[in-house]
Amino acid sequence: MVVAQLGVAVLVSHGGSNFRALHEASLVPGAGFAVSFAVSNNSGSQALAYARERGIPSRHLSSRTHGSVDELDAVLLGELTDRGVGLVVTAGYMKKVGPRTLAAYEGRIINVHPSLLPRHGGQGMYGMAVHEAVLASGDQVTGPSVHHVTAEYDTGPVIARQEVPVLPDDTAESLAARVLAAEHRLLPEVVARIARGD
Ligand SMILES: Nc1nc2c(c(=O)[nH]1)N[C@@H](CN(C=O)c1ccc(C(=O)N[C@@H](CCC(=O)O)C(=O)O)cc1)CN2
Ligand SMILES: NCC(=O)N[C@@H]1O[C@H](COP(=O)([O-])[O-])[C@@H](O)[C@H]1O
Repeated sequence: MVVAQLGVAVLVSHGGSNFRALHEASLVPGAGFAVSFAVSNNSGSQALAYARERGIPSRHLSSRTHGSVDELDAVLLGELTDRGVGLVVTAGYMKKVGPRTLAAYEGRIINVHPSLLPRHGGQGMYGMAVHEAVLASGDQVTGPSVHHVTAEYDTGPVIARQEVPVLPDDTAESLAARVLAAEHRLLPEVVARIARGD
């Protein structure tokens, strides 16, 4: 019996290590999902290069390809629906997902954020800024969160979190590396659970 696989689209801006981790997890027999489409707002992103190398359909969609965020939103939604995407994952995607896509994929767009939401989220909270904020706050624990994507940055219901320690000699870079390694475990676990219907 052929079991339908969940088609997953990943939106990425830069390195794409979470995208790679998700793709690798999808190749495990019985994963239940396939990374079927990649979108980046950065034509030079390593994520798009990886997608091309692995034969994953991909597209550069940004303010350079489309004049308005509204048009970008409509084009992205068209691509997702034409490809039968069942779940959208933003992973290191630095732009806001627009209202059309949010409405059509309500409950089916998730994001990985590098802190224990609701702490250290929101506008401006991306990349190293998040880890710098954690260190500045004196938090003894941090870690990634996977949450539903809603209109405002990082305010959607949290699906899962993974705590990692903040060590006394941590720098933002050492903390980022520890959190990123936890993301590479957490995000594929959450997507596999969604694919199973858990
Ligand atoms: N509608 C939504 N879109 C996105 C969400 C979300 O929760 N709702 N999450 C982000 C990912 N993210 C944190 O996990 C995030 C990304 C970027 C920013 C941010 O402040 N961006 C800057 C622009 C940065 C740039 O252009 O490089 C900004 O908007 O001023 C905050 C949080 C993915 N999309
Ligand atoms: N608020 C958004 C944000 O900061 N996202 C973070 O960007 C990094 C992307 O790495 P990757 O491109 O190697 O997956 C990840 O740490 C992700 O949590």
